[in-house]
Amino acid sequence: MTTPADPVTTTPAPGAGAEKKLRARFDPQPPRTFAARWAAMRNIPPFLAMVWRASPGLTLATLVLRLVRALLPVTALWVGKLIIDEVVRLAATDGTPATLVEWWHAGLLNTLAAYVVLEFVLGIASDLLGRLVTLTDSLLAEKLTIAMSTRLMDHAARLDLKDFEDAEFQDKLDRARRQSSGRMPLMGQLMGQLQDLVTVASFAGGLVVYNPWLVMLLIIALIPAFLGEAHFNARSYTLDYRRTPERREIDYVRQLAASADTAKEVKIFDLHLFLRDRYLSLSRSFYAANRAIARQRAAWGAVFAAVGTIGYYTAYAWIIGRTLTGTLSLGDLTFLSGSFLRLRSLLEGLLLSFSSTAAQALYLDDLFAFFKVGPQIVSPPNARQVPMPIRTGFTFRNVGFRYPNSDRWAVRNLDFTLRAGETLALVGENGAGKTTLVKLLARLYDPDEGEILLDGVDLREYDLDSLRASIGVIFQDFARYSMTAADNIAVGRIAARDQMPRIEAAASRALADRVIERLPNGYDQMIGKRFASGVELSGGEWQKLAIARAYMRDAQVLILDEPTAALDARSEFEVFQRFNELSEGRTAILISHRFSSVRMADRILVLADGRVEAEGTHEELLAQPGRYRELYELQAAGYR
Ligand SMILES: Nc1ncnc2c1ncn2[C@@H]1O[C@H](COP(=O)(O)OP(=O)(O)OP(=O)(O)O)[C@@H](O)[C@H]1O
Repeated sequence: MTTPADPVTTTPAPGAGAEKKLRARFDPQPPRTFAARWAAMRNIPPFLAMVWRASPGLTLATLVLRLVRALLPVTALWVGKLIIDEVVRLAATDGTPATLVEWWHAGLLNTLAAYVVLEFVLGIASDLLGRLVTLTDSLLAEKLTIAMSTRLMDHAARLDLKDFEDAEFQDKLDRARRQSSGRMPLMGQLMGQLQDLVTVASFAGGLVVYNPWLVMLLIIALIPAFLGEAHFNARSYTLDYRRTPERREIDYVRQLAASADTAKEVKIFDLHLFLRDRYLSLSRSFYAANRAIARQRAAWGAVFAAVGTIGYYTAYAWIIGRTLTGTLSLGDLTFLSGSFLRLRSLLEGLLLSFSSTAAQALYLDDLFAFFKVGPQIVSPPNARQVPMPIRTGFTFRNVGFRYPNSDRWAVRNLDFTLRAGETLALVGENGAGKTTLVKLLARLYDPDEGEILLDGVDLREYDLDSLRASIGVIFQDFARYSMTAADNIAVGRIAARDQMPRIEAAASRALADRVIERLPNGYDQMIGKRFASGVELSGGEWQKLAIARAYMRDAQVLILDEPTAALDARSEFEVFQRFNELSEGRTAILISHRFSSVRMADRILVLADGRVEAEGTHEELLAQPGRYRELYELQAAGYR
């Protein structure tokens, strides 16, 4: 079959709305209004629920410990007041003995001694509780990090490949990833706030008994500082949010400049200074923006702190006046001024930490927003299982697909059948759409136009897990896992990780056994240079391991998407010959630029500009003028 190879069109696809939807799912706008920023506090209850789920026991322990600890300061201060009043009373008593020993024997010191012992016990208890709180908090934080990270990994695994190729999604993922480990201070902060609130209530209760206005004065004096902090926190967040793409670029450039993967090219091309300059220019603009906010925050912070100090000294003057006029005792003076001082710093800390909590809650928005993004490629309800064996095969009917955020059709008007049991080779120049076709077949993407049928039924009606289990694909950009040789093969069917004979058989089919024989620790050898004792492989050796993954699977449909490019001519020939033998009776696709391999297939599709330009056997295609013959002759000429 031949179709005219007209240029790929740039007309908008009917699926263009999908892109808009995709953007809407990611909502790249930070919350703008003050109210919207505070609305982020709604994230606190689900966050606390996550803390609770991470470890109910530790959460309960830290809450109880903090509650007890919260009441200690006011108790200690009150006991201090009692001690002073008792000392003043004793000092003013007439006819007391001359020495302390006589005081003691006369029983005059009993009350005072009891107070002092109590104060001592309270001091020890506070210290002990403080340490216990630190311990439970740190254990809880670790449990929470583990719980959040696994949830993040689980969720990411459910999402579509399309999502991972979208820059905005990557920003969101980046922010979410940072949140999963970066929000630990929030937990301690929330618990601390709860504790401080109880302490504040206890101090305020004491003060209210003497004069309610004292507490009001304090609160009013602290409000400007609170609003100021809230404002600057929100500005920092907005800056951070808007700059996620740049921050990712900074991270990327920093990694490029100092990573094992790129070290070779950085040296050969002398990229160091280029990367360093790029890093510096990006981080300088960050620094300038952060400095502007930090300076304003410091200046306004000083003004607001002064307001708070004025409030404090006004109240202090009142207390001193009342003591001089005799309305308050010396013990009262100590208790009130102590309460006042503590209350001021507590309230100040609390209000500031409330505003920082609101800021952190904004960051949580990112985490929860990420969790809300759902996959679009899913199994339908009552999904069908893939037939065993597949009877007729896969039929592409007028299939068109564009990658997200791209105007170009990667494939369009794609019409062909992959018959059950045949080996089909795909050939075509770079960018012709070969890999895209395979991704559509494995439902890594759904077509924007047309449909793909499996045994006459739309692929979307099948159970996704059953479909993926039926297909074994090795892509040209297969992953290189820094794991053992055995695990690098076992990833093809991770459930069979413990079945060594199966791993060895897969290795031998892919010619990987010869690679593994030469490794110092054989199948247990750590591969890659990332970890100690790792051994690096050549490009072709890596490919043999990757191909073995396909044989681990025992899938009905086998697809090799050019993973042999780095193999030497003999290895590639052997690999494909084995592939041909092993795919006997199975449905298989192989993509290669080498005609010596391609010619082994039962049928060959020639792709150009995202559509099928010609199809036939090697001999049939050579017999007619066209791209296949042209490419074949170009390659053959190269060998003459
Ligand atoms: N993830 C992607 N996002 C956007 N566009 C893509 C993506 N992958 C491929 N494309 C585009 O889709 C078109 C088809 O690419 P595809 O990878 O299917 O080609 P191919 O025939 O496999 O090429 P090659 O021989 O170089 O492997 C190309 O124009 C490419 O630029």
